Amino acid sequence: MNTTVNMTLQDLGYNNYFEKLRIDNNLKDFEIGRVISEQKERYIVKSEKGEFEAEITGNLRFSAKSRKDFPAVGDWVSLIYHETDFAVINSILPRISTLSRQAVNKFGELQIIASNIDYGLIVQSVNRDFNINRLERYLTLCYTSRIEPIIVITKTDLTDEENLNDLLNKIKIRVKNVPLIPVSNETKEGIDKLKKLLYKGKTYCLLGSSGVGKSSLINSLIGESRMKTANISQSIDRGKHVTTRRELIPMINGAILIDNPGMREVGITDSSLGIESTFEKIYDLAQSCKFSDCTHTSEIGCAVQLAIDNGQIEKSHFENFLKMEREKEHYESAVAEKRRKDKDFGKMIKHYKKTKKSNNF
Ligand SMILES: Nc1nc2c(ncn2[C@@H]2O[C@H](COP(=O)(O)OP(=O)(O)OP(=O)(O)O)[C@@H](O)[C@H]2O)c(=O)[nH]1
Ligand SMILES: [Zn+2]
Repeated sequence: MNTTVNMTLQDLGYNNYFEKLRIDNNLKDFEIGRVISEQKERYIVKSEKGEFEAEITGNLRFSAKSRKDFPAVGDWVSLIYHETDFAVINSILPRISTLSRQAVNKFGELQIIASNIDYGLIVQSVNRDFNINRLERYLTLCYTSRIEPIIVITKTDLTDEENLNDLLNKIKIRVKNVPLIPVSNETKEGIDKLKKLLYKGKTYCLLGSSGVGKSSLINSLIGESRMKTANISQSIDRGKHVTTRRELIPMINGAILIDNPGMREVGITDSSLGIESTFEKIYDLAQSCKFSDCTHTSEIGCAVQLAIDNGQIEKSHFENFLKMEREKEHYESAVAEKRRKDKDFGKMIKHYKKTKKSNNF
């Protein structure tokens, strides 16, 4: 057990909502902790008593139907303490949001990368990485995951004011109702504005391609808690040292950041749903199309095409919408196919058992 950093559950993001879940799920007699890192089914859980290495109960493992039934970083779990530095995870509280991706080599099956995230900082830099289509993909991923997006544009020191305003306007035309914060990790310009969006007890994650400045941004945002983070003593894995890094990082204002390797690899190919929120304008317009099954490509009386023609929406916005819709359909049919196969397999097993019985093997 680690006593160097004493945090309350609230410091870790716990609130009345989760407390109610705990009571509703008959977990009053258990300790509660939050998973702060995961590596091959070994977890580090933090509770008011410190940090614990943890494993899941056999029961939890046997009842798990897929990857998503295993704990993920960010999960609130009920615990039984076994030794001073070891605990067993008894159950997972229902998640308020999940960031998932396609499980490796298992098309149609999801793997949860992190859970219970409130805000997603979508990071793009002013230079090479800047790409509005990609930005819309990350937005879609956030909406799908029930994570509230905040757009952060980094490296503003590498451009001039005119270019920056140009770029910000491009975003504003296509993206509505999402905070948009330009920052520089070099000059620290804009960082204070971003800090104002860090709320106590809320959990954040960073989304963005490699090299856009996510690590630098973390350094800009952990402030004084940086020392504390670095000082967390290594936990001891029943005799051997584990050097698992903590993936739940305290930031300034009492906000919490989840930054795990899996998240950094979240391909933007994974966003499948949530398109409605990102492309709300198109959905709204589509209500006025002459045909209810309008594909907005060549039909007469298409309100979407009309809006493109008169400049009300950008053609590139619409094209991105079509592309993401196609991906969504592709993904959904893969999931349906997997379900059908699983069902067939189930039937086969059932049939086999039945024949076995009737034949008295
Ligand atoms: N000029 C300038 N350079 C920056 C800024 N932010 C980050 N950089 C530089 O950009 C490079 C990449 O930054 P990182 O913070 O490592 O990027 P990252 O997104 O964490 O990258 P991954 O770890 O690969 O995901 C580094 O050389 C940083 O020094 C900025 O605001 N201005
Ligand atoms: Zn139409």
